[in-house]
Amino acid sequence: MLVVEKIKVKFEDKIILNNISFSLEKGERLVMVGQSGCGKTTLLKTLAGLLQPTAGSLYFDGEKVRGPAERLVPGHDRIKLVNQDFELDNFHTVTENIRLKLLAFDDAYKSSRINELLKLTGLQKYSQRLANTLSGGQKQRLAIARALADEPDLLLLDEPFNQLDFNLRNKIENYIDVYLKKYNITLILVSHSAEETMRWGEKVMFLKGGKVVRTDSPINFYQAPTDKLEAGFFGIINTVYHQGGDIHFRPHQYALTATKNRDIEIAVTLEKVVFKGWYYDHVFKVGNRKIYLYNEKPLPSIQSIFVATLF
Ligand SMILES: Nc1ncnc2c1ncn2[C@@H]1O[C@H](COP(=O)(O)OP(=O)(O)OP(=O)(O)O)[C@@H](O)[C@H]1O
Repeated sequence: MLVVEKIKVKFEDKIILNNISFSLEKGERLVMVGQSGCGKTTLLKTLAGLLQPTAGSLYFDGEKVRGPAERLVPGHDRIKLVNQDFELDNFHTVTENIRLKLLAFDDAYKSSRINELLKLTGLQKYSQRLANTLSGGQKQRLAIARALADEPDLLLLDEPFNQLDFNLRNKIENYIDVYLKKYNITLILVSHSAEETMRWGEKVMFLKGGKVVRTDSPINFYQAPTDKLEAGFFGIINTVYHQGGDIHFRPHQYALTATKNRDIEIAVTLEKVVFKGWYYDHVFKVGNRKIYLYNEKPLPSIQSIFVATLF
């Protein structure tokens, strides 16, 4: 349904995206991750037809997606991007901002859809406010409402929930989840959060320096990272020095007695214990480094742990 072939983007002779190729079936979900500046937003804008690739092609349902140099009005009718600038109609009210995306529908549908989206995003009481008077989080919610009103076939979300509090975020995420499934909408989401990536990513694409270095499931990334960068993205990683090299393990990957003969014993000194809800986070010193160990209850006084190396 979406086919990306050797996309290259250059800004002032600097290669930002280098030979990006992948494809997605209708209804699939992909999360793009990678360090700041690796090209995620540039790729989303290119996929939305808002940025002209220097080389390569994009096809959506068998048709070529034309970039801004090939279209009078940049963009694509069935591909919608919620980016970090929100791109609202600043001098229109919240309601008008949503209504402008519903022009093709009759008045009864428009009203009920506007009410549904205002309720979902908790913006009812701001419905008559001008968009440029909203807070950052309110603007983000309005941008999401507009993208959903547009009824896209491919939804592109650039860190869409990063300004929302836990409850609202949960509610909006659940709604989008059901909505996408109901209409079999394809999703590409850019995220900096491991939790969000695991929540949304059937497939996760890791970008480094404008290249795709790995596409895999979240569980494979978590359990079998190829390096510290990948490991660190998906959660805390402990690193300790052992017999001439570094070994890595996650905060729950330890035992108080050796469980396998390849387990490595590490001497630890407790620094502090932090209550984190359903678990306790223990900070230990190992040489001049700190490590973190999770346990449901505070750990008894220990001087050593046993670990197996993660990669
Ligand atoms: N219009 C532009 N002109 C020149 N360089 C640009 C332009 N837009 C982006 N860049 C550069 O391209 C690189 C990739 O930027 P991009 O915004 O795609 O990264 P990102 O992975 O989304 O980063 P972040 O996670 O910080 O949002 C960066 O080095 C950025 O400075």
